[in-house]
Amino acid sequence: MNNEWSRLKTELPELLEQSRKEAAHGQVAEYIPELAHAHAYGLGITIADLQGNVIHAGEHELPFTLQSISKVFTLLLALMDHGEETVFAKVGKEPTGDDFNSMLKLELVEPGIPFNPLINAGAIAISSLIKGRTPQEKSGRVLEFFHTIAGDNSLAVNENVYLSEKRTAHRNRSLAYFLKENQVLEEDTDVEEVLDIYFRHCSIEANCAHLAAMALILANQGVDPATGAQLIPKRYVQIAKTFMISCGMYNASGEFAIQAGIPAKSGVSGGILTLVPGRYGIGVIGPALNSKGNSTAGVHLLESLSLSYGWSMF
Ligand SMILES: NC(=O)CC[C@H](N)C(=O)O
Repeated sequence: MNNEWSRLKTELPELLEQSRKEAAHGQVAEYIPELAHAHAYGLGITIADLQGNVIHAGEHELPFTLQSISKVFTLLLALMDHGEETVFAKVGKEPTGDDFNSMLKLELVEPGIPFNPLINAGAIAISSLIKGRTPQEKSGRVLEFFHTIAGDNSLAVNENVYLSEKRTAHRNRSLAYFLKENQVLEEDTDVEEVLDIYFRHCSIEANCAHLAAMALILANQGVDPATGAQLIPKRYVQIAKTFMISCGMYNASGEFAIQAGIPAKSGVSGGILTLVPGRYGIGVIGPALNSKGNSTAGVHLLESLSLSYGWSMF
């Protein structure tokens, strides 16, 4: 066991308790009614290394839905289904500087494709690219991909969150219809079907250990460290990690890149999936969010870890 790992083991609980206080500056997301029940002061973390060691602290067993974290993996699946040319005809490669659910630039900037695959509009466009003969088969393929990447076939959609989101997603619906108007969604696309795929993958329930396992595959260039199997082509992992740095923490990605300097993706349930390239996969949950939609305590914890262990890539 190396020095850093044993130091982490000792220091993690204390660092976590210091960061937990930051939850007081945040609020649990309520715009998806079912998310409002989350435990605002909960904070948990799992760190996994390439040798199969795992460290946990706090409420790491809290279940939560992946929300925007899932977008990294639907992007990867769409890339594996179609290749770069088709995917990047539908979504751009640039951060927006706007909120994750903004419609602003879709109308303002030609050619009217979403700026990147990690904002809602971009992820909805990506949902339309998932292969399958029926909507069920498409959602089934997405779930199977999560089973493989997380190494757990019991991952499933939280039906209450899914229905809650489906009932209240007026803005996502308008984004999707706008995308059809702009021909990002093809002429014969059933918009509700595409949205259903999107709502379902956002509602997949997981915990910190799942995020850490998924992140570890990205940290290891797409290779499952346990089996040596190349689960995702290296080039696509590189693309996903670059988007995580530039757009993964919404319009606070620049700040997080300066403070922590590691690829990360957050979701409105308060989860953050992050990694130290070539070393660790990390999952964090802390449901209270700041105004940008990122976990206040989670961001604080990752920034302090990165600072004290020198994890920044920059
Ligand atoms: N930022 C997020 O996690 C957004 C995902 C959420 N399902 C939504 O569509 O609004």
